[in-house]
Amino acid sequence: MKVLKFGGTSVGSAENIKRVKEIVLKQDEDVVVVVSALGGITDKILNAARQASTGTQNFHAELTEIKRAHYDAIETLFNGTGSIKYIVDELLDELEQILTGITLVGELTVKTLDRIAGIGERISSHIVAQYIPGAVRKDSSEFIQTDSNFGRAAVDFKITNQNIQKTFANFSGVAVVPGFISKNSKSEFTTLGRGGSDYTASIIAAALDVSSLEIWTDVDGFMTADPRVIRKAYTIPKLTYSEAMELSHFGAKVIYPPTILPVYQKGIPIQIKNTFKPESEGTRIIQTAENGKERPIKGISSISGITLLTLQGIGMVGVTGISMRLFTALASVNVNVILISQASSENSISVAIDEHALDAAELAIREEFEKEIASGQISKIYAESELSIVAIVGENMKHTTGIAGKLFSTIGKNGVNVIAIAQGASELNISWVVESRELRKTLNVVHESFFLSENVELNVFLMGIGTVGGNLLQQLQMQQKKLLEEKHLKLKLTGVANSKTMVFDRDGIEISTFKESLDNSEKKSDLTGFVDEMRKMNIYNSVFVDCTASDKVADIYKDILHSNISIVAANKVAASSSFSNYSELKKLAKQKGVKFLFETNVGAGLPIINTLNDLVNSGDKILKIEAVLSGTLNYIFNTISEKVPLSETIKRAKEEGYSEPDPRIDLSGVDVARKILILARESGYAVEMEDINIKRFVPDSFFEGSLENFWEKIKDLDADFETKRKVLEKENKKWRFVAKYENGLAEVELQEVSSTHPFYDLEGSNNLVMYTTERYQEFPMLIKGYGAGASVTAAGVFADLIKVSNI
Ligand SMILES: NC(=O)C1=CN([C@@H]2O[C@H](COP(=O)(O)OP(=O)(O)OC[C@H]3O[C@@H](n4cnc5c(N)ncnc54)[C@H](OP(=O)(O)O)[C@@H]3O)[C@@H](O)[C@H]2O)C=CC1
Ligand SMILES: N[C@@H](CC=O)C(=O)O
Repeated sequence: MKVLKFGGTSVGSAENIKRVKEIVLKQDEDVVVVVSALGGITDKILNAARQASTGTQNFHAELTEIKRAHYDAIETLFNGTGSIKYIVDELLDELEQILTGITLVGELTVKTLDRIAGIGERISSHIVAQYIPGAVRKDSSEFIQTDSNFGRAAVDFKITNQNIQKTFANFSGVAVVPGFISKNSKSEFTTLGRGGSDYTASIIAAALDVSSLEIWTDVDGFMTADPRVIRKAYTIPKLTYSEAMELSHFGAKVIYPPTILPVYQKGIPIQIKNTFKPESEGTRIIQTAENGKERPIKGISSISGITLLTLQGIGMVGVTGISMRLFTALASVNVNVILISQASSENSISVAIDEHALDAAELAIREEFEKEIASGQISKIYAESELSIVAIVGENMKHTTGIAGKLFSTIGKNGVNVIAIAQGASELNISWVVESRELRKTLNVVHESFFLSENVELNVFLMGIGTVGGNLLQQLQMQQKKLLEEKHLKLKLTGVANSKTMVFDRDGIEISTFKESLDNSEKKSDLTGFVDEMRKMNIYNSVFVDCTASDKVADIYKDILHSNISIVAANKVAASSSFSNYSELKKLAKQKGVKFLFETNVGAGLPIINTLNDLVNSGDKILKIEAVLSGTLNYIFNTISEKVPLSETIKRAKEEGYSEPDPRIDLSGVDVARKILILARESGYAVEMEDINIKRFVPDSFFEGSLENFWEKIKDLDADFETKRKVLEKENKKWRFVAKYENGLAEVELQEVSSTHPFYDLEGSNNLVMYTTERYQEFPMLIKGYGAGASVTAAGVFADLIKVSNI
């Protein structure tokens, strides 16, 4: 024999009751079918009763709906014919009479409430019993006997078990039973608490020692997390009773927690099944974790609307009985303690309770500890609200070290503050309290790291889709599949903007069509809005990529880092801003456990900053840096000829993607000054931009006015440069724009180098850096290669992204 329980949604309409019939008739053994009231009916009955208790006739609106739901169902299922109509009428009349009675006395007792609360189950069980051919109805209120604790009565198992065994002795076929209802020894109606139909089923299953208890509901089973929050949550195929109990207690509303105990004691498996997807496997709840190789964590659940009440005072240290008095005080006002956290110093004790219970709880505690508060032994009683409890549950945690370490380091790295922690010695559950606004992120982070850990996900928010940003997206698109397959890194473009519009999608923006998405977007580009969107999405492992040249974008870095989002910058403005800002950004990133990377700020894709960091971190000291750091200028001086004048070389550098969006930044030496400044800083020297001696080779007047003016005016220099170039050529020399840092002095200037100079042969847009260090003195370290250009720079940004992902 089996017990099948169908919840309110499963019997919520005539259509659904037809499904129930199909499921029941497919069973190949005798079954007891326990049914809830039609979906929403119990709530309506309770509402109607509350309205009646105000002494008005307002309950009639609810009553009409209750009647309509039942009449609609029987009309469809029985074509409005048969004895069912009389039975339903009779029960609905009973309900109406009691509601009228409540109106007259203007009072609603828990006893009266229990008298009517189960009418929905009484009606639904009649409907289902009549609809399933051959089924008989058996009334659970006739065999489940309880005490008189109306609203949540305690079962007298001795009498109940005997009654059930007697009722079902020699029974075969299909019995339909109303859930939730029971009676006390005086034959007065009682109820088993909301969700009590599951409990009814479990009580019957245990009394009859059946082969299994099936709970048919509207979800596939226990999920690894709440699927409304975690889209990738999936059904857990197997749980132990203890795991199911913990998950239910911490918010997974799949099964009414008391249900587990009766069947657990008999070792009867519980199968959770979806009435609307009977083919789904569901969740099987059994005695022990059968396979030690299962994941240590089975599920994550959470409860919101939590207040943490803390009792604090040095007078509590070493004093026995404080906890006992605290919990007794809370119990005296029926406050349920959901989580307890106490420091071993005993200086404080915190309890998590439902936020609605705060006033009652605080009053009870203040009364209980009145003397200690007056004497100062207890210095503070305070409440923190708008909190949530999150719990990870799994029996195998106790066999696995490092779970708590991994858990809290993952949460911390993603910027979520843990307010209180509790772990029972059974190691079945680790629970912690966070602010409710951090709940979604917490669940995502934990789910990702414990359930989907085969893949690391990196959420990319890209600002700037020009030469560098556009190329980066092409590279991301090309590498996405390979990185996922080979490195288990899932790169997702979650936000993108140019100066006009922006687009966000937490599921990932399709890279091949990002331009269309931006063109069609109604979201105007706005820096504060961009940061807000990133924050609002509240997703873990996020990185902001700056491929603009904008100082305004650099100004939002602090906000971004404060939100625990890493930054990868091709933009050099922040790293070359004031030393205090540069240091603060680096410090902030460290504090927040995120990264602030800007390798491409110097030498594009060349490993110039990383190498410098490695040298310094391994104890070397940078004595001198000499370098050619401008791809644009090197290209210009390698391209200029009798046929290609200066103005044309600048134009070509821009077209080749070497120059800054505004090439005057290159021509003025500012770009190179920024780079040597960054290198000096990364070498450990506190240098400011003003400390750098920039010797311009183009007169200042050429940098005044608009960019259009510049393009016009620059031609005036062509003749002069050609004259100088001819002289240079004759002397077999070349122009190189050189940056140097030594002994606290930095300068950038145009030099004429002879053929013996290491910079002489530097081709195209190449860069060359020479580090003279304590270890590399006689023969400095050289790094050479393309120093500008879309693809190499984008590749450098990409490499920084990979570093952020820590794969
Ligand atoms: N080119 C190279 O070789 C190297 C470049 N870099 C750096 O890379 C950065 C990008 O250069 P590059 O790609 O050539 O520049 P582009 O001018 O080609 O692209 C700049 C992008 O930034 C966008 N943008 C500008 N301001 C804003 C804003 N306020 N909000 C949102 N988006 C904005 C622009 O949008 P819109 O198109 O709408 O104007 C554009 O998409 C620069 O900082 C440069 O120094 C670093 C190393 C090498
Ligand atoms: N404009 C820069 C680009 C790289 O930083 C250059 O020309 O070097």
